[in-house]
Amino acid sequence: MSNTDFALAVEDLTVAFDGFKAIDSLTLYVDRNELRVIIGPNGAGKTTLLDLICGKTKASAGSIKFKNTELTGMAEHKRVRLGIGRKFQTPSIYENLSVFQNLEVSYPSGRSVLGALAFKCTDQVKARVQVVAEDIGLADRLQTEAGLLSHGQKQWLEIGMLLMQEPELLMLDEPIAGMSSRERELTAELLKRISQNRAVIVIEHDMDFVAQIAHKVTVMHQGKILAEGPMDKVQADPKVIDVYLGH
Ligand SMILES: Nc1ncnc2c1ncn2[C@@H]1O[C@H](COP(=O)(O)OP(=O)(O)OP(=O)(O)O)[C@@H](O)[C@H]1O
Repeated sequence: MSNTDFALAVEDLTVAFDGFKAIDSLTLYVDRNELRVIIGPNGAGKTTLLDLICGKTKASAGSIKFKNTELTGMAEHKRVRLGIGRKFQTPSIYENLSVFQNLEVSYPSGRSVLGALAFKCTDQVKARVQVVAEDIGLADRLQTEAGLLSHGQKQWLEIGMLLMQEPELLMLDEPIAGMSSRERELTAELLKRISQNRAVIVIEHDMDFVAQIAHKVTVMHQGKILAEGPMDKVQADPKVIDVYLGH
């Protein structure tokens, strides 16, 4: 039985590639307004799990419900429209456009008739760009060409482009890779801020960063969940130390 209060309910999810189960009967629930971090050794299935949730990969069996709507079998763009945003490791911003323009083009126009009408209301778009730019710490860079931003700022801009669509579930794969320590601190603050009104799932290897941001940690191993709970409990779990943290 699913609990309909969860933002995301994944139940008995399995995907097999040529008989190899990269995700193996996995069950996971994420609350609304929760920041969940997924950790685990290379090949544990973390990225594949996010691929299944966003629709990049098709499940072999099991269920993925978002706000109680079944996602398996639904096309990727429809999942985006339902409110699922996914950020990959390499930023896919428009380098030749300004920060403002990057955010502006990300304003959802086709989500609904109302959305299409709203697109014509440029004041509304501008207001949304301003809110998001402040959220991602780029409000004083709106006219800067995106290609001139630092690596960290590019990552934040891409998060901002996703935020323009007001996703209710945002998934990020190793968001601090390649960032300076100051950029990491700012990213931790950003993620904490944006998880106040949406569910956020982050895949991360940096344990200090995980400890800073996670409400709850899920440890994956061989396509299954090895442990789940608050960071201190997970870190002290001998099974987790054995397969991941001890290495
Ligand atoms: N499209 C695919 N075809 C075949 N095998 C795949 C495919 N995608 C993933 N796999 C396999 O599934 C397993 C899980 O991979 P996945 O990338 O999800 O792990 P991960 O936990 O994200 O690892 P990392 O921390 O290295 O990113 C790996 O053994 C991988 O080789």
